[in-house]
Amino acid sequence: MNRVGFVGWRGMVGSVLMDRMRAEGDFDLIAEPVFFTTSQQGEPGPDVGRGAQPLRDARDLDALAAMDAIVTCQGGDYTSAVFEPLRARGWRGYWIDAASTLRMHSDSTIVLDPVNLDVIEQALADGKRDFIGGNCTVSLMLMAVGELLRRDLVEWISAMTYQAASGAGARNMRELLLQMGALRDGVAGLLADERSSILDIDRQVTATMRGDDFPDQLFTAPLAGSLIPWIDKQLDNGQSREEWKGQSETNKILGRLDVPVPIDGTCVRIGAMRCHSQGLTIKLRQDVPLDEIEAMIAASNDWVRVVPNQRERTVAELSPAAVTGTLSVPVGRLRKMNMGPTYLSAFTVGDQLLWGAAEPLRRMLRLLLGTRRSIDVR
Ligand SMILES: NC(=O)C1=CN([C@@H]2O[C@H](COP(=O)(O)OP(=O)(O)OC[C@H]3O[C@@H](n4cnc5c(N)ncnc54)[C@H](OP(=O)(O)O)[C@@H]3O)[C@@H](O)[C@H]2O)C=CC1
Ligand SMILES: N[C@@H](CC(=O)OP(=O)(O)O)C(=O)O
Repeated sequence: MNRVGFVGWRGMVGSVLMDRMRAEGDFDLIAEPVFFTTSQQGEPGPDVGRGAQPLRDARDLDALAAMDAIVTCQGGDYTSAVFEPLRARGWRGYWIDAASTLRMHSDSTIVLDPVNLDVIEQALADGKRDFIGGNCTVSLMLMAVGELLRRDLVEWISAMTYQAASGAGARNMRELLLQMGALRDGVAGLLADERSSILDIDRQVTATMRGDDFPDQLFTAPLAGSLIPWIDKQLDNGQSREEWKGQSETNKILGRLDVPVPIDGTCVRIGAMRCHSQGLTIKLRQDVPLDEIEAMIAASNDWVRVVPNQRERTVAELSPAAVTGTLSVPVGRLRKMNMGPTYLSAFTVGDQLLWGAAEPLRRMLRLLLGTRRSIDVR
């Protein structure tokens, strides 16, 4: 018998998780899936093959404590409000969470099983019960080049990111499209006239972007036709919090916080919908031949795909437009740099709602359901 509670299942990350769980038949393995809400108690929940049940209150600790595992995509505020009180009353179930709140806690494990199944299995053997999804940019980088880190071939990495609007939330994705529409609408007449001056068009686009009624309430700056080189909070050392996660989460995922590999760079929001891209400069410890590097990466998991460093293949296969909505993590532009044979350049793209958020959680739950370790913890 196992009861799994789902919180945040109708949000953006949660919906992607539900789709993937349905596609993989995961609900067939759960004796009793229970759906919670913070706002719609009593309304019918989703039908995952056993009829819709009324939604339960996600703040009802008694109801939560009856679960063997809880999967939450509800966000950090919810985790902060509920997790400690639930544990404080002795609940010993598995907590699987998309939010960043608990990632760096000593008791928690950041899950990305194609890269750190050994770390996850050790944590399970040690009786750990808090399994947290990693930051999307970090998880996608590790799906692409984690094997080089696992083999201890890397001295440091500089990651310059190009992050999609979805990372800021569903409403921000809508705002990006509103911005795109406003820019286009502002020059509709000029665009229709093939003889109009491109500089007149550009002047009008700039005026629209800088206008008081440009829809940038959420991003607080134009994103369409522009970019924003800051993601998440400001830290005292000059990094953004998103940049800080690069080194801290990567090394925790790999289980090497004692001798961390330095990782840093600038995280930038761009006008893509849901794929994060990153340009990586990887300083290798030794001169590993490029064909060996490509072979190691290609064999490291079932989703990474090495794109040959050729113009046509790169343009066709290594972009948010090509990757969005898929589990594929292409990595290309692999070449040694002018700085020397230990400097490797790479570019990678991944869907930040799939491998960046929902998929590692789904697979962690599946791991628990698949093992006969007995998920029944009450
Ligand atoms: N966005 C991302 O890229 C990533 C997000 N995360 C984590 O996941 C958390 C959730 O993110 P995200 O999925 O973007 O959050 P959403 O804002 O899409 O959803 C969060 C909750 O909002 C409530 N809600 C209110 N109105 C609606 C509506 N109209 N449609 C759907 N849900 C609604 C739902 O809770 P209820 O049913 O209780 O009302 C829902 O579970 C984040 O806080 C973050 O911690 C992690 C990695 C990436
Ligand atoms: N910060 C990420 C999205 C996210 O939710 O990250 P985290 O799970 O680390 O808070 C972005 O903006 O692209």
